[in-house]
Amino acid sequence: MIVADRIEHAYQAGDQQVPILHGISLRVTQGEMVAVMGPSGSGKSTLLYCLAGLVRPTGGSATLNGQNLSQLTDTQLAKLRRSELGFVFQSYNLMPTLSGFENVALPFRLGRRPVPTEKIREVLDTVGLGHRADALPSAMSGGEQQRVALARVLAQRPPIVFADEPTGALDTRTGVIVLDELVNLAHSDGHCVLTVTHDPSVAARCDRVLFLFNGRLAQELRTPTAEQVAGVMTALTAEVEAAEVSTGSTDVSTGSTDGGAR
Ligand SMILES: Nc1ncnc2c1ncn2[C@@H]1O[C@H](COP(=O)(O)OP(=O)(O)OP(=O)(O)O)[C@@H](O)[C@H]1O
Repeated sequence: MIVADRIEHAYQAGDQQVPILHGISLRVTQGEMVAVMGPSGSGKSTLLYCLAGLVRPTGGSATLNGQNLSQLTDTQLAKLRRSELGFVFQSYNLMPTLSGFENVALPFRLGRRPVPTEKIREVLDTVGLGHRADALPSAMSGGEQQRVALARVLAQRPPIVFADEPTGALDTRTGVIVLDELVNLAHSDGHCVLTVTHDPSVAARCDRVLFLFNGRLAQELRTPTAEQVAGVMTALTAEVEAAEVSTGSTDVSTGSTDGGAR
């Protein structure tokens, strides 16, 4: 459902191009929940934004449900985002003039589908926002806004969900419930979830974990335990620290437990 083919991305800083992603290829198939992990600054969010069509990569291509994003116009991309994708990003804007409830209802209205009022109230309760359903995003914390985005995904059940720290703003109990819902969604026919996380216990609920290091896929774990995930993260973080104190290159790749990420 998600195919990345040698994605490159560089940010423009003044008249300099700063390369961030270096030829990332991966594949997420339907029924999968996949985590992306890596040290801070390794390019996780940038990768997610490129794959989700929110940033146009400077090289390579992303294909979602058979549609090559580089061949879509901005209008076609917006339509794809609206109909087939879900986002759980803290910085992904909600409509400022609509309440929490209305933001969750919006994709249904835009798709000219009946608004499932009861279902929306139920998912707002699930994410602990039942009492804030009528508040505007401007009156909510960043975490509460992210919960509205979560509720929207759980109500709409889009085929492809991109999430960035989906449980980061939740208390432990709500986090477990929401994670159960996301895993359940990912494991349904015709769905998948790709999530960035720093939390080994979230990664351990995923089918695979892809580790980024300096903008490259460094390692992959299948059906990982939290301990295995924490072990790889500790090793990658140590590499970053070692590179910071040395004057040499920080471009170090580690091996893979099963032949590397695709
Ligand atoms: N708009 C931008 N312009 C210039 N550089 C950027 C921009 N966005 C991100 N970067 C840089 O790109 C690199 C990768 O950033 P990114 O947010 O993708 O990393 P990350 O792995 O998600 O980090 P974190 O775990 O800290 O959120 C960082 O060095 C960051 O400073």
